[in-house]
This record gives sequence, C-alpha cells and structure tokens, in this order.
Amino acid sequence: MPSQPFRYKRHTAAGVSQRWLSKARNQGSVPVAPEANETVPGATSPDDGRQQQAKVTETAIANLLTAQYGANWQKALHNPSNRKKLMVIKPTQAVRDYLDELGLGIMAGNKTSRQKLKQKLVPEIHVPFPHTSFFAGAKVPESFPKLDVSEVAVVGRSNVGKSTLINALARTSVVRTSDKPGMTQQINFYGAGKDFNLVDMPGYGFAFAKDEARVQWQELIDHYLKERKTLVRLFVLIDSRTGFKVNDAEFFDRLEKLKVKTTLVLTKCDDIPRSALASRYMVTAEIAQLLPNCLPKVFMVSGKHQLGINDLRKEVLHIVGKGRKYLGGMKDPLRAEKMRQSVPKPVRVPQRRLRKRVPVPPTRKEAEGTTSIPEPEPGSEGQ
Ligand SMILES: Nc1nc2c(ncn2[C@@H]2O[C@H](COP(=O)(O)OP(=O)(O)OP(=O)(O)O)[C@@H](O)[C@H]2O)c(=O)[nH]1
Ligand SMILES: [Mg+2]
Repeated sequence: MPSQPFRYKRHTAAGVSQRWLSKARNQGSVPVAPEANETVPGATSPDDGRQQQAKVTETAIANLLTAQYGANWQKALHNPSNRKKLMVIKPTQAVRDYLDELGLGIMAGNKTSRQKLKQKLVPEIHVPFPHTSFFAGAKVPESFPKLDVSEVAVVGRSNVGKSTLINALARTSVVRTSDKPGMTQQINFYGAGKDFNLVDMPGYGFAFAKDEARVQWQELIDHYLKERKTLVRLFVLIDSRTGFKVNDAEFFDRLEKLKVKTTLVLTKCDDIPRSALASRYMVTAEIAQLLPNCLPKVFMVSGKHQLGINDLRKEVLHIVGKGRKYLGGMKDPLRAEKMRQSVPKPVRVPQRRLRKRVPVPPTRKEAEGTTSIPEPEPGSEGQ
C-alpha cells in the first residue's frame, strides 16, 4: 500500500508547507528564515521600515479612534491594547453596506444564515473590459517595450495576489500564479489591444529566490517606476489578512522620491471575517491619507472569487481614458466612492416657478392681414 501523504500540513506565515520548506532549504534553494529575510538586502534598513510602518499604522488608528471616541479615547477605552484598538473601530454604515452588497469577507453565523445572506446578494453589473494578452517580459530595463500606450501597473509584497488580480481583471488565466512567494520574476506586459497595457511586477519582501535575484527585481521595479513615462497609475496591493506591513512602508519610502500616483487595493477579501475586513478597510483608508502620493480611494477585491473586480475595471478604464469607449452610458461615479465620508449635500433651494406665459391670440385685423397705419390724405403727395 502506498504511503499516505502528509495528513496535517503545517503552514508557515508565507503559506507554504513546513515539509516543502525544509526540503528546499536542504537543497539550498531558499533563504534560511523567511522572517529574517523580509527586507531586500541593500534596501532601506529594516529598522527604518519598521519604524515607518509602526508610525503610519499607529497614527491611522489613533486618528480613527479620536474621531469616534473623542480626544480622550485612551482613557475612555481604558488604555486599550493594540488588538483591542482594532476591535473597537466602528466601521461606517456605508462600509458595512458595501461588504454586504459584494459579499466580501467571511460571513458570521451558521451555514443556513450564511446561505440566506448570500441569496440576498445582488449580482455585480457586468463591466466590459478589452481582451488582454501577454506581449513582453523584461528582466532588464533594455527589454522594456516601446512607450506607446498608457500603462497601469500592479505591485505589492510577494504572494499578495498581483497576478491573480490581473487574471481577474482581464477575465483570463494567462498569468501564472502560485502559492509560493516569488512566482513572477520579471516585469510582464499584457496588452489590451492598442488601448493600454497592464503590467505585472515581481513582489517585494520575502520570496523563494536568492538574495541577488531579489535585489535585481527591486532595481528593475525602481527603474521602471522612475523611467516609464507612460505609467499612469500604480496599484499597490495589500493583503487584507495582514494589512500594511514593513515592506510596504519601505516601498512607499522609496516611492516618495519617485513621485508616482498610487492607489491601495486590499486583496484576498474573501479570506477574512467580515468584521475584521471592515476595520481593516477603515484603517487602510486612513493610512492612504498619510502616505505620500497615495490617492484616498481604497479598493477591496477578491481575485479568486471575482468580487469587487468590476469597480477596479471601471477605475482602470477611466484612468487610461477609455471610459467612454468601453463603459458608454454606464454611470461614471464608482461604487467605492459611496464609502468615502459622506459629504453634506448642498441644500437645494426650490426654484421659483415662473408663470407660464399664455400666448395672446391675434386680433381680427392682424389675422386678416390689415394694418392700422392710416391711408395718406389726398393732395398731401408732392408737398
Ligand atoms: N483566498 C484567496 N486567495 C488568493 C486570492 N488572490 C490570490 N490568491 C492566492 O494567493 C496565492 C498567490 O497568488 P499570486 O497571484 O501568484 O500572487 P503574486 O502576488 O503574483 O505572487 P508573486 O508573483 O510570487 O509575487 C495563490 O495561491 C492564489 O491562489 C484571493 O483573492 N483570495
Ligand atoms: Mg505574480
């Protein structure tokens, strides 16, 4: 009888089985400790990144708590621990509605109640998106394709779901994905006809690759972000289960010098309890306000289950200026816009109704074509 495979797989933080990891380590193909190698060698020192990350996250949480519990929130909440701080953040009704609408996050309750909630879900409106296909891969800057159309790039920590998101956006499976961090090892260009390109990048942070390779990826990414004139937006993906990490802080630190417009996208939103996702969204939206060159709008998606992708499709089409071509009469304002703090609507002053002017009927003479100009008197001519 063949031996049974591993019954209980123990997984590391990176989502890889311990057995696979120790085997690969023995062969010398992976670094020793994933956590110790989080930062790319030669990059900003890990302490700087850690301080930066802690500062940004703590400020964001403190801002939220001050808004919800007043300036004395520390006292009001009896000096809460970091864990409790996250738990007491109250998501706004708009955020809860949005999660309900899209079915993001793991629903609480038993199977029956979850099924009932799922039945209430309104199917997302289908957003057209052009056919997308791979046309170039670059390991060195010299291999970048020529600058002809606008580009939207996707970047983030290794294994955050970049390639899966590109597949979901373009409704393809051409981009290779893997549960082992470090799958994408070059910059891949996917062309949407002659309209625009989607660009998939290698990840930063821990990956199953040699240190030199990771340094090379980082240099390649930096070179791309610095030199690429056609880059119109950079989507920085954050795993919703872990939130904004040290590597992300380091990346934004480098970006500050590069001046590229970015948008944060929370990924894997199907794999986290709904309440935790709601507070994660609130914190991330606050972090977006604190980061340099980051737009305030944050998206939530699940590439695996195709949730929240339509809003992102709309955003991409608008960014590259093809909204009118593909969306036609579809309403421009994105659904994600609803979640932003509700701005008080301007009071509508009722317009004074103008009395309708009733047309005056023509007089009998006017109707007959006769005028009231008197006839000249006889003998008055020639005077
Ligand atoms: N549950 C869940 N898993 C996801 C989602 N998106 C991606 N994954 C899983 O996450 C793993 C990594 O996905 P990739 O798309 O390869 O991630 P990546 O960021 O391109 O990774 P690298 O190329 O290695 O940097 C795969 O096992 C995917 O199945 C998601 O929305 N939900
Ligand atoms: Mg990838």
